[in-house]
Amino acid sequence: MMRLDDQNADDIALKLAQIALEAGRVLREMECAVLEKRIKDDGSPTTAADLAAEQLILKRLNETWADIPVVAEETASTVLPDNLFFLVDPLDGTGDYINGTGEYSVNIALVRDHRPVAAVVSAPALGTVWIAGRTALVGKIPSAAGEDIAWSKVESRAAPEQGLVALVSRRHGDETTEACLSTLSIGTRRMTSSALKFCLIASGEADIYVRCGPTMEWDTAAGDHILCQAGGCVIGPGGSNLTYGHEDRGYLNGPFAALGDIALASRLALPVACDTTKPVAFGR
Ligand SMILES: Nc1ncnc2c1ncn2[C@@H]1O[C@H](COP(=O)(O)O)[C@@H](OP(=O)(O)O)[C@H]1O
Ligand SMILES: [Mg+2]
Repeated sequence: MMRLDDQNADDIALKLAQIALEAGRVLREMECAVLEKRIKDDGSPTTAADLAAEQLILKRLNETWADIPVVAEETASTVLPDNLFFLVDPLDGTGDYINGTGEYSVNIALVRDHRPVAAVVSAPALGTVWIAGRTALVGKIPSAAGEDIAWSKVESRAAPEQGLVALVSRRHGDETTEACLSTLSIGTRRMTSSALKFCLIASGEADIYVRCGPTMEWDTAAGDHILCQAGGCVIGPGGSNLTYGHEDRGYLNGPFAALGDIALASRLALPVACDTTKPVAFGR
């Protein structure tokens, strides 16, 4: 069993990357298969690929950390979180996986005292993986299993005075998010699916991602940690950090903003609750 403390958060993140890359290879192999999708209660799809990737991640996490509960998207109702637990989205952006845009990710976060402490977000089809323990790093996914990754540090950028780059979901928009964005000097809007949005901000390629519509804790925990360790932040209403492990509210997040530059926080006014009005349709 690998030791779990703040001193080795970077080693934990490296181990999580190995697991996410293996799950990513399963997803890539299943990409071309004709997958039957099932629509879940929240309206989002799930497939055999989600389940296969999740089974593999659960097995690998159990081999290294048998005592730590894992709350994973497809089996969340069967496990209770603890003071220390893993949050897993085996396939974030299932709609994009099915539609072949390649904008999907494998997200794994280790959460301690309601906050992530080590994480991976891997984008198998785009060939890029981000991790963070204490330091946020990015690497190219090797073509063969077991090859070394040349990691480099990522840092978010200072927000430009004008022309912020905003990332918006390709599939889930809402009126409140649009109203929030309209108060800022957005120069470019870029549609991106999954937790990649956090990672692109962490890498300094974009400035802001506001989400006032519903998301789940496994959609955000890993990206939240990577962005925070890269110098940015993810805040909820009132400017507080998001917290994780809320089984009592079905792991639903509230509204949040992911920012590359913490200074942007004072320019934002997030609503206290998620917008569940009819989705704004763009890029569907
Ligand atoms: N009504 C809803 N309730 C809860 N989560 C929702 C939701 N609609 C979308 N989501 C979440 O938004 C994620 C996709 O985000 P994005 O639109 O940024 O790509 C989905 O991830 P999955 O694809 O893992 O199910 C899903 O968890
Ligand atoms: Mg997801």
